[in-house]
Amino acid sequence: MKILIVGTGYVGTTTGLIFCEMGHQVTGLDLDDHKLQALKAGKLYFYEPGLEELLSRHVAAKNIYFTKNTKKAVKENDIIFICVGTPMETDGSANLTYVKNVAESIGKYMNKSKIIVTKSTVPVGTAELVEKWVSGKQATPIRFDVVSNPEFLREGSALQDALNPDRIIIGTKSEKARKIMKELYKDFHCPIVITNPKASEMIKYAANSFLAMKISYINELARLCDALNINVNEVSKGIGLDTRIGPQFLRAGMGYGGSCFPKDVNALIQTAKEQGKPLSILESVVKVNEKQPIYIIEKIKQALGGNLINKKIAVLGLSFKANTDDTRESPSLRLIDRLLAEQAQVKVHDPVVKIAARPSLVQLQSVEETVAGAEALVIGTDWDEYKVLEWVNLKPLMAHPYIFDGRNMLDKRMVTNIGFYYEGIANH
Ligand SMILES: NC(=O)C1=CN([C@@H]2O[C@H](COP(=O)(O)OP(=O)(O)OC[C@H]3O[C@@H](n4cnc5c(N)ncnc54)[C@H](O)[C@@H]3O)[C@@H](O)[C@H]2O)C=CC1
Ligand SMILES: O=C(O)[C@H]1O[C@H](OP(=O)(O)OP(=O)(O)OC[C@H]2O[C@@H](n3ccc(=O)[nH]c3=O)[C@H](O)[C@@H]2O)[C@H](O)[C@@H](O)[C@@H]1O
Repeated sequence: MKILIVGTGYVGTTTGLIFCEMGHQVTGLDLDDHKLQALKAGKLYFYEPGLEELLSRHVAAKNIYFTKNTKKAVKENDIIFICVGTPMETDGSANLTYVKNVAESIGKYMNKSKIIVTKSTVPVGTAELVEKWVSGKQATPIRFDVVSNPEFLREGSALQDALNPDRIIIGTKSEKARKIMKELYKDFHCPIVITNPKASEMIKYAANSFLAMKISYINELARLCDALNINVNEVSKGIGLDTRIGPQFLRAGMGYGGSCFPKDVNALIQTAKEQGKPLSILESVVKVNEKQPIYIIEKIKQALGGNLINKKIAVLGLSFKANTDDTRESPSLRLIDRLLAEQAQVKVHDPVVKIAARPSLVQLQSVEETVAGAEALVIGTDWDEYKVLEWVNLKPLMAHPYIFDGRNMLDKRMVTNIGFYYEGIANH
């Protein structure tokens, strides 16, 4: 089957390569010359473990080719996956401009029957809008079928997640599209849920919001555990062993970030408001999340005598989590903004992310340079390499041996034995 992927970001590139692996011919369409130039050369323009090897192999074998020619790409392909961004509007709702542009282009250029699949995360009712946008641009009516097929991969483990999904959701009203989609996913060994487009769109938001809820729950509980001198990691372990609860997404930290949880939780809250059915649980999830970086700032202030004016703070890690260079809605960046607002002098390090210097903010190449002279060190991202640092050699470089572990990733006993003062998020 000839597959067109529209939007070659994290989702589009990964999806396209997965279909190459399944033996299909794939076209990747994007409008961004910089991204296309890299992808055509078999180079990934973002950091995602394992993906570049697959990309270079399939580019070399001509199983995938990249283009910005929308007209030709639409005409030549049978199944079109929409994988463009759906960023957050100021009111929290999802911006569908990119999806609409793609749908209208498909309508304008389609010359024969197509299956149009939305992989982007889109609000309930978007499949109906896509139908309207496509048919609104058709010069003569040509049959097409719309499918909602949300994606559940995580950045940092995109390939593994996309190759081994827990489930595949297919939402369509069309019998023909249902058959084609099932055929397309026939080599996947996971349950396939066939439903209508609205339920499919809701499943995606409900899943992300539920995971965000688990994180905010454990983070708020961690504050109580801190007050009661309880190790929240032990609580997570203890409750996570109950199969009804499960162990995942119960790591307390600086709150959830990334390009999806903050955006998707807010979009669902907005949908609920529009329907007059507010989701008060999710509203609390957002409030708890916003407070979490401030919680660690308060701990630093307390240790450093009440304020951060001209205090030298080192922050290790900038991405929203380990194994990605994505800094969208990164809790670490939120923490840094707050440190700067409180007039601290901040030095930062990250293994892959580069950020521009600002007054009172400088990025350094090595951890040693970053922590030199620091009065406190914050772990902002849980990169594995920070776990195995020679902490014993770092301590003498610092002005005060204070560690604030925003990710509860360090071995508390190990660093305190070296002589560090250590505070995590209820990591007692
Ligand atoms: N990043 C992730 O881990 C996941 C993202 N999603 C959802 O998937 C969607 C895409 O996310 P990302 O891949 O992160 O987005 P992204 O922002 O990395 O990539 C989107 C791409 O679409 C391109 N684009 C925009 N308009 C276009 C057009 N008219 N024609 C061709 N290309 C166009 C952009 O140039 C960009 O390269 C979003 O709705 C997101 O919520 C879902 C699951 C996981
Ligand atoms: O819709 C999406 O885009 C994707 O959003 C998330 O994936 P992702 O944002 O890549 O990252 P996660 O691993 O889910 O982490 C999100 C945030 O939560 C934080 N987190 C995660 C787990 C945890 O226990 N505690 C915690 O604070 C992470 O550090 C990170 O900031 C979902 O896990 C994916 O299933 C989904 O497809």
